[in-house]
Parts: sequence; C-alpha cells; structure tokens
Amino acid sequence: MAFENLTQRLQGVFKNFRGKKKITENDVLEITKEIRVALLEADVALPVVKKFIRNIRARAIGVEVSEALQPAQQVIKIVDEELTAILGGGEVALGKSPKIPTIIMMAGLQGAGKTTFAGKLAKRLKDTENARPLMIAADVYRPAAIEQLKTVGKQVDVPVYDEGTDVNPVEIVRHGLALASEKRHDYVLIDTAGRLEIDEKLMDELIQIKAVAEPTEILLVVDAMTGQVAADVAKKFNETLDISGVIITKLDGDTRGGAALSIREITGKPIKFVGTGEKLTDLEVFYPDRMSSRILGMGDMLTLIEKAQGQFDEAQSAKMAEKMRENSFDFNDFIEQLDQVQSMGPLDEIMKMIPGMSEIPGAANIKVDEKDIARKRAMVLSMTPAERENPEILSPSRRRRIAAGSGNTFIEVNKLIKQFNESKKMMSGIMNGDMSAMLGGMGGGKMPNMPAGMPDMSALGDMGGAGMPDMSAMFGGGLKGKVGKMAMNAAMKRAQKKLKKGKKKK
Ligand SMILES: Nc1nc2c(ncn2[C@@H]2O[C@H](COP(=O)(O)OP(=O)(O)OP(=O)(O)O)[C@@H](O)[C@H]2O)c(=O)[nH]1
Repeated sequence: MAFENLTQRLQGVFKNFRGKKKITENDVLEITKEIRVALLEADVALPVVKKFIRNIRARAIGVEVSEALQPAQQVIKIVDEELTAILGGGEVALGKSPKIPTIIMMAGLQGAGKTTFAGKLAKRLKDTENARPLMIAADVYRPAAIEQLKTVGKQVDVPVYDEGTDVNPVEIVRHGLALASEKRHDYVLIDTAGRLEIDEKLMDELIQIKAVAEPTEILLVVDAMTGQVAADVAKKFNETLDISGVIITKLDGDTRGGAALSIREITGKPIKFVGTGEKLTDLEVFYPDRMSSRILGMGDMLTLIEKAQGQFDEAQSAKMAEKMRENSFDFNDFIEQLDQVQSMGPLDEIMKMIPGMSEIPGAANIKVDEKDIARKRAMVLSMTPAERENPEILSPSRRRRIAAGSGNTFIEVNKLIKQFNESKKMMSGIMNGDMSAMLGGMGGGKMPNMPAGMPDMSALGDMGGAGMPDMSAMFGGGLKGKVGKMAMNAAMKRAQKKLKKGKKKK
C-alpha cells in the first residue's frame, strides 16, 4: 500500500512526544524537522514540503493547552488539518453539463492508466447514475490502444466509437460527438493518445480536441508510481490545457505517495478520483481528509464505514447485532456475515483500515489466509442447518463425516467449533457495551490516545455489528505468519482478560 513508509515515519515522530505535558518551541522544531525529512523521502515536491512545514510551525508553536487534548495530540490534529488542506480540503465532485452530453476528456502519458480509468469511470457512471456513456477511441498512434478500449467497453457494457488508426483524432472526436448527440448518450468519455513524454505534437492535438469537444472536464491521469515526474507532468499539462482535475492511478502499489501530496498544491486543481487496482471496480472518490488520516496512520475509518454501509443491508446488520448481543449468533449467521465482509474486499486490506492496527507489532505483515477461511467455510457448509444452529449436537461420528466431506481433519472441525464458541462469548460481551475489551485489545491500550474528533472504535458498534465484531472468529486461525498470529492472539487475550475483569466488577 502506498504511503507505508511515510506513515511509519510519521508515527515514529509522534510517538516520541506522546504523553508530554507541554510541547516547547524546540519540540515543534524537532517534530517538523522530522516531518520534513519524511515528506522529502516520500518524494513530495520541495516547495510543497516547505509550505506545509511553515504552516505547521506557525500553528503549533504556542499551542493552547486544551483540556481535552494532550499537547502531542494537538500537534497531530494540526498536522492532520494541514495535510488535508494540502490535499485539497474537501472533495470535488465530477462536473456535469446542464445539457447532455457531459463531455469528459482524458489526457496523460502513455501507460498512466487512461484507458483503464475510462472503463472505471464509465462503470461508475452506469452504476451510480444509471448513465448511458459513449467512449471515443482517439488514440490512433498505438493500434493496440483502440482494441484495449473496446475490450474495456465490452467488460462494462459501454459502446466505443472508433474509426481505426487512419483518421485524424480530431475528426474522430467530431464524429463521435455527433453520434452521441444523435443517440442521446448522456456522457462522452474521450480517450486520447499518450506519449512516453510530453511533446509539442501531443499537446497541439490535445488543444485541438479540446477546442472541438468543449469538454466539461479535462481529467489528467497520472501514475502515482512516477513520483516527482507525475507532479512535473501535471504542471505542464495544466499550463497547456488548463485541466479541470487530476486522477491518480496505482495508489495501491508500493509507491511512496509523494505525487498525490504534491499535485494539488502544484496545479491548484483537485484530485477527483484515485485508482486502487487493476480491476474496473478499483476506483475511489478522493477525500482529502480521509487520505490524511490514512497517511497519518489513524486508519481509514470513514472509508471502512462507507464501504460497510454500501455493502450491508441495515436491517440485516441490526439483526446480526441483536443475535450477537443475545449470544445466539450461530454458524448460519457466520456464513452470511463472511459473505458480506468478503464482498467488501480482501480481508487484509479491510484489517489495515482499522485504526490502531498499525500499532500492533508486525501488523503490517499480517496476511489473512483466505484459504484457511475457505476451509472453514467448507466445514460449516458441510453441516446441516440444525447443526449450524447448535454445533453442540454434533456427535463425533458426524464431526468425522464433516471433516471428510470438507477435506479437513477431525481435529480441525473440533478446533473450529471451539474457536467459534470462544469468540462468540467475547463478541457478546463487546456487544453488550464492553467496547473497552476490544479497544484495549486492538490498540494495546494506545487507542484512547487518539486525537479528539477521530471516530473511535465504538463506531464499529454503530455499524450494527456489521461484520466486524465476529471477525476474530475468522481470524482466529486465519492469520498467516507467526507475528500476525501472536499479535492477534495477544490482543484477543487482553480483550478477554478485560472482559472477565469487567464481569467481576458487576
Ligand atoms: N495496480 C494498478 N494498476 C493500474 C491502475 N490503473 C491502471 N493500471 C494498469 O496500468 C497499466 C496501464 O494502463 P492503461 O489503462 O493501459 O494505460 P493508458 O494510459 O491507457 O496507456 P496508453 O494507452 O498506452 O496511453 C495496465 O496494466 C493497467 O492494468 C491502478 O489503479 N492500479
């Protein structure tokens, strides 16, 4: 994931100041010096770094000692706010023309991910607005480009207008637009040619296409992996084309992330979407505040909640939460929830979004063993509905048969049932208000140090127990790697201990 090093560096910086009663001017200088190094290492453009540091210093020196926040937390809050500002402040929606079609022109260097983005955007417009987009293939220099756009078009079921490679792209765009008007398409996405580097001919052609198409949006697609180059490219394209927004692709990769941090400041144009994978669903609206908390390692709570809300049926979630509270959550529910959680995305990605996760030693290396989860699912599916409801009725011979039927061993079946019962107990405790058990467990007691205003873990409870609380059941044996397992076990043990203590008090 992008920003990993930057996040680690920044967390390291703040750790040293945690719990301090007072932060002196010297402390601020120290902190900002370290932040400066971290940003430069992440490939953020120097002028952007300078401005950022200047702003933080101006605000952090002489911070008022607030009742609610420790000084270090106040500094983190300032850094978070300034980071959000540098990323653009708030999200900027895609423009829409008052009369159809809305024309969106895409530009960028070769291989930046233009064509892929065109497909992602077409899909998104279809899914969210029921739109009927038309895509125009105006990249005539790379014959494969037209084929690629057509393939993407087929995947998302969106027509592609092309005239092969022998016609002037400006004419292709003109004809494509005429067709779009005739067929009353509400969006037109123009895929233009990329070059290995910026050249005059490419720019001239783009200027001409812009003049003909009069697009509502000119979106520059840049590859996050190219670091400083991406910022330079954006600057040049903006000077020539006056773009309306930027798309940053490949933010899923192992990039240092500097481009994402520099581009807004350098071009003055908003980042509208980020690409987070090769699949056509891997597109996210860019929210500066969420990106900032992700970079600061506070966990992308909001993205997680949004994802969850998008995927979970509320009534269904409330029912599950109730079941957990009553301790009547069974294997049938387990399978249902597993399906829902997995539809949110790969589990290790979801785990990483949980705040505090990055503070558990070795958590970054946690790999969710999807195979192990598949094995568990197979075991559960081999049970009858009545057995899923009450696994205690499973006789040894039935357990043996389930093991054989799902390609597991007798011991594994027993282990699954035992694990399930244990986590069920714990979850019921948590759902009955003892979130501290979970909090203490997950963050090693560090969670309460989060700055005010950060949504706390109880938000998970608000999700109606939507899938998260029972994750331990899956992760119990599903975490790959010794470190991951140890971290998780320790966290769970701590949580259980707290639970017991809480009970005794009552
Ligand atoms: N990991 C990852 N890969 C991406 C993303 N977006 C695009 N890619 C990959 O990047 C490569 C280039 O993407 P294209 O869409 O072909 O790039 P293009 O800008 O259209 O390239 P030209 O047609 O040559 O100008 C492809 O292999 C894509 O699968 C992303 O968000 N994440």
